[in-house]
Amino acid sequence: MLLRNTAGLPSLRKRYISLTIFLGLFVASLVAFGYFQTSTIKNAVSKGYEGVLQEQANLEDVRNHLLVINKDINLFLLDPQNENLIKEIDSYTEKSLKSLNQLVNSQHEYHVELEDKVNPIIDYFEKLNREVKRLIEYRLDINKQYPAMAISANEMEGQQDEVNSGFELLIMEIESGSLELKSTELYPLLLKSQTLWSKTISQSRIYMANRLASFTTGILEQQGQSLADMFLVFESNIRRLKALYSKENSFEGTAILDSIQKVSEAWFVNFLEMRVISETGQWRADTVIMRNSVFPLVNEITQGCNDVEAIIKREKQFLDEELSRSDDSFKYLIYGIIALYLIVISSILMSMEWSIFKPIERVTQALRSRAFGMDMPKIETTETEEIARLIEAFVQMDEEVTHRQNALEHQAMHDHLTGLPNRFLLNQRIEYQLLSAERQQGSFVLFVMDLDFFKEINDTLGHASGDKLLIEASERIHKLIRKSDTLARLGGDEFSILLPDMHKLQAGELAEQIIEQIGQPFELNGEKVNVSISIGIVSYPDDGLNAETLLQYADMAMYAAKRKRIGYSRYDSSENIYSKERLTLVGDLIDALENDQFELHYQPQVAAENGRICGAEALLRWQHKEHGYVPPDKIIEMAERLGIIHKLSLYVLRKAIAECRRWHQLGSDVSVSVNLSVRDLANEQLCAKIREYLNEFALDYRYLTVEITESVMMENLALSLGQLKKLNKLGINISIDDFGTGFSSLAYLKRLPVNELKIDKSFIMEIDEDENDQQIVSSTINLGHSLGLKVVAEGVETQQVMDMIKDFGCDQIQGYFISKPLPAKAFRQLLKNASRNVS
Ligand SMILES: Nc1nc2c(ncn2[C@@H]2O[C@@H]3COP(=O)(O)O[C@H]4[C@@H](O)[C@H](n5cnc6c(=O)[nH]c(N)nc65)O[C@@H]4COP(=O)(O)O[C@H]3[C@H]2O)c(=O)[nH]1
Repeated sequence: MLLRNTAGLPSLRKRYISLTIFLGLFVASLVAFGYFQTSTIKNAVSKGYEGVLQEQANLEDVRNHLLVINKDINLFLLDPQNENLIKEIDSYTEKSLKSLNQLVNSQHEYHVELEDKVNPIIDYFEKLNREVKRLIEYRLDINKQYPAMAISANEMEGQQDEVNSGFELLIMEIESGSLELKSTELYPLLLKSQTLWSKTISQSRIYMANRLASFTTGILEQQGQSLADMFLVFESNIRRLKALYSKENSFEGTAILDSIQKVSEAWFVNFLEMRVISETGQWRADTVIMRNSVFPLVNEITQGCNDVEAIIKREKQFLDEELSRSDDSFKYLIYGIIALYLIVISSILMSMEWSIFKPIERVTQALRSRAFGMDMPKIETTETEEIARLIEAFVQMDEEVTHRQNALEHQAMHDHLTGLPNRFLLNQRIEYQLLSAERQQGSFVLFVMDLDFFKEINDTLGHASGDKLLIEASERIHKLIRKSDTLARLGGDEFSILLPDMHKLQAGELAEQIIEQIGQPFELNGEKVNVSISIGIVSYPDDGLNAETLLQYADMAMYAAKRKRIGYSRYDSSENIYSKERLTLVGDLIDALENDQFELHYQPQVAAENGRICGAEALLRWQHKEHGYVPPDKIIEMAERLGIIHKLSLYVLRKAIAECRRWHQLGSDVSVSVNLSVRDLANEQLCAKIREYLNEFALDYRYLTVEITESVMMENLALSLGQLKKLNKLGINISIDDFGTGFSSLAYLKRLPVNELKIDKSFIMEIDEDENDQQIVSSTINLGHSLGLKVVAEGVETQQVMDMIKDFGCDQIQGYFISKPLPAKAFRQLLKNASRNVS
């Protein structure tokens, strides 16, 4: 039994609800915290991203603007008159400065050290702006643009002219004859010097032209050097001329030469300066500005932009890292939650293992033991209230189920009315006996029994009386059997007894005892009722080797006993409708009917008052070529089963009517009785056919009597009644055959259209020895007469019986004492003899 301990046990459900709430809150707060943190960081990072993107855009603008400015400066150098370029440079410079100022003022959280890098760029841009303005100014002013040319134009041109004028004055003085030359060398030298000066000037112009034509500095240097050489020669010529003029009486010759020397030397200095400008890359001012200012500034700005870009990239990288850090944090938080969840789940599982699964496993094992029919082992539990309650419920259920199972098993195996084993249990016991008998080479006997006319008792006295009869009958039988025997109720009024270790031959004694005991009157509903029983007996192994066959054969034997009214009958394989012999009979029966192989024997009936033959019962005879005589009731049974009973009965009717007509032709006023099966009453053509035969053989209706067995008629009353009424209406006599074996009540008899009662021979044959039969027969005769019926006694075998029957007032007598059934010819002879005796 279960040991229960619920004191102070916490509820498992409450425990898990609390744990679930706690866990739920904890996990929810963790997730909320993680989500809040991550989203804050993500917001900031996304703002940072926006700022960084704006910075990138600004920087890109600056770069693009710088490219445009650079391009415009170059275009301007080629096309200085294009004012649009200047405007565009101004505009883009302004835009760049604006973008740069935006960069400086960028306020986002991740903005770092950008200011330090952007401010110099702004300075560079402002410087660049100034330099560009200067460039424009120089480019638009030719003198500033080309300084060498300015020297040439502004200084050297005048000096050249001055020198030329000097020479012209000196030559003119000589050629005008104002000066009488002492030296012959002077004038040619003067002319030569003038020419040399001209050449030098030309050379300087070629130099300038070459410079303008952008000749390489190598050529310029050669030309410059050549001009310098020429000027040295010129200088030496001037010095020689001065020496020569010092000896001449020239008015201004020496002074002019001094001037020429001085101006030419100044010219040469200018030339040298021009050379320096031309050959040292200072030829164009714009180039200088570009090289010295613009390009460096553009480079500085480009470099500055690169630096800024690097910072922005760093900012972006920082933001990426920040974002990834926040993602990582959230990821770790989720990992943490999962880990926590796993820990909690494992804890719950372990807890459930301890508090639920193990106790349930113990309960399961206990139930399994129970399922295998073992006792429920002790289940101790200290775990939880629910488990304790569960186990308690299981124990209760087990008790309930066991109780119900026992009841159901008993119900399933026993008959509820008598308490006897039922067919199912009987079958089990037969199976057991079969095994046991087979093992021990033993034998056993099986009875199948049926109370005769139980249905009628039930219908007449009511079901309560029927039940009482069944209970009492079963008790009477039970007292006669051994403890080892099994008395079972198969259903209705059918019983069976299994008799282990018994042979068929020994069983007769028990059957007789049962018949005798059941034959004792039963007290039902205040009335004494006589009941009989029919018993079929089979034995193992003689009659069958399995339960089904044995029961089936016992049943057949029982019906044979009932049919023959012999109380009990041992199974006879020749009566088995399914035996081989029986099957050949069935085939031959059909042939016999087709080929008119049946015969009718006629048993005379004599009038009790004078002993004259007044009728005869037609009885079917069939002599089988192999099996010999086949009893009529067996033929009828086979014909019924084969469905040819209608045909056979009409065959008998026609033959009997024809024979009766012959009797009449012989002068005997004798009627004929024909037995009809109950199934014939269902033949709709019966009346028409009888009428047809009677007409055919011109026999009056009153000479035909149809006999219908009482028990069969009673069992099928509804069916019988209509047909009997029709026959009766025709004027045909109707006789209740085997009267007394059925259970006709007076009330029924009144309703039936019958003319005759034929008392069954079982009451007649031993009437001289059995007072009971005497009483039955005498009261039946009285009853018949009181209903206006003719009463016939059959089975009269002796003189004593004959006398007794006559005394009781019976109308007609039939029996071996008068005559056995005779072939038609013999019967005719009997009739002839009888009429002869009378006459
Ligand atoms: N021990 C003894 N027996 C006597 C005596 N007097 C007559 N019997 C026998 O009792 C039976 C009387 O016929 P049942 O009661 O109608 O009983 C008949 C009847 O129910 C049935 N039967 C016979 N012929 C026909 C038939 O053509 N049609 C139908 N449906 N049934 C028939 O077969 C049953 C048996 O017929 P049977 O063997 O011919 O047996 C006949 C007859 O031979 C006697 O003094 N002592």
